[in-house]
Amino acid sequence: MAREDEERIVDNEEVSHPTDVDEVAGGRQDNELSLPSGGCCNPASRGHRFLALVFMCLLGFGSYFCYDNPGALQNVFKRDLNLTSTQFTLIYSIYSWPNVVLCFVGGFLIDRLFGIRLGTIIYMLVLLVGQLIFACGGILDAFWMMILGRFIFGIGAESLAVAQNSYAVLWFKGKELNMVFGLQLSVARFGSTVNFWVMQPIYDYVSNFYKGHRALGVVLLLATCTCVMSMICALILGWMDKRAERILQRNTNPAGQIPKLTDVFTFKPPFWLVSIICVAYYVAIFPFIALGQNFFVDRFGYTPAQANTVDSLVYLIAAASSPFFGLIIDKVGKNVTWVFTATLTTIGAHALLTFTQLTPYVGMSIMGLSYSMLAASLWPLVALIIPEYQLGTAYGFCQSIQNLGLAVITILAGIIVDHSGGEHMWLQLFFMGWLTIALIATGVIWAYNNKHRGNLNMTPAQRAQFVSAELYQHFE
Ligand SMILES: C[C@H](NC(=O)[C@@H](N)CCCCN)C(=O)O
Repeated sequence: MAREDEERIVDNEEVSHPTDVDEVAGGRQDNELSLPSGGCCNPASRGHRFLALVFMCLLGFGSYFCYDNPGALQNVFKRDLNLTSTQFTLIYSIYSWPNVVLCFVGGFLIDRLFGIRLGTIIYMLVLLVGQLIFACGGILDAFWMMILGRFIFGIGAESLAVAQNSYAVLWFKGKELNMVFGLQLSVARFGSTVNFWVMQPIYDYVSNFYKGHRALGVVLLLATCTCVMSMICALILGWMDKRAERILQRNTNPAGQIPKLTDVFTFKPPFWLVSIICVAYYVAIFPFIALGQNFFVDRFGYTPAQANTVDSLVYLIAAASSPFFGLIIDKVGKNVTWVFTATLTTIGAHALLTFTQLTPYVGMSIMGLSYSMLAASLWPLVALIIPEYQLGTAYGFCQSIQNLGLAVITILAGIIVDHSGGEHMWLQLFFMGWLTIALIATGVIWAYNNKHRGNLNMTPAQRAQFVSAELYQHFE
């Protein structure tokens, strides 16, 4: 490839790799560049980025698939391991509690010590080991071992999600970032949904050869294969990223700043508001779905199987619609408006389910669409607020307080149900209250962003102008 062509590829915003201010200002000028020819092998090409995206998305598949294994085999767990409901819920809460702190530390370690590549591989390994211990606990009928496995799995899974977000920003910031977040969520939620479809039939098949807790342990061991597949993706992606960094001479921290845990105190108000939305929105979705089976049985007279089908609709619709919302948001920008709309329509969905006799399929479909709209517009906002060298810390912090919210609210939700004599109205009002907090926080971001002429609710064209203006100031 001629030298001029090589330089054109690197200088062209359309085809070059990361395009934020630091990148352009930082590392690339005057460098000797040797880009390999051939579309897909060239890390600056769109084809190459989309190949990396396939591995980025599959990173989360194993984690989401295995996270919901107990939910898909709830009756089997209780019967084969002789568990009470409280012991069963411990399998889920032991996942969240350590992450109230560890996810933040995990994100920081990506910024400060491991880097994204090594961090991803380490967290993937922790997750894999956790799932293996969980499965062995099943085979040996050792509940304590299963809880230990789930604890380790949780540490790996949430920090892996931080690494996955950081990879997305590194490869797609200023390009198709919202679509990439949507696609990642889509594959992840497809993982949860496939888990609900296949785990029971696999258990029934394995029961021909093993019985009771052994059969359960073997099925969990088979589920571990999805984590092995994700591990292979982490290794391939790590290799691709190292190669891209070398060829593009990428530098995400040109000023050589050293991230510190205390950096979080210097983050601007919109980041705190995004964190509040992250808690207030997700506590009205995940715990609602976790406790959804009883809601649909009591309120709509469904059988448990029918209730499960309608309950899992949110994830199924999110799996299908997230990339489309991402694509649209990439085209029109205005992330804050999308977050506001998603929160408002989620309140509407809860209201339909609570106050009307309309089939719950309508409310749950609206909730699925709203959830995917929110995920595709909210998480990319963090990358617009926080510099790249602190992104692990920032995403880690958001997920830490999200885990705190989920751990506490799931318990509170259980208490509300117990004290309202099976009447779900109060719990629904509780969820709608949290969504109202998310709505107010979004309004405050909008006002703050307007006042400070920020880029959070701009169109892509306005954002490009905004970046050039900042770059101009940078060199002035
Ligand atoms: C995108 C968002 N991610 C999260 O909520 C993270 N805490 C990762 C969850 C991992 C699954 N156990 C989402 O899933 O909507």
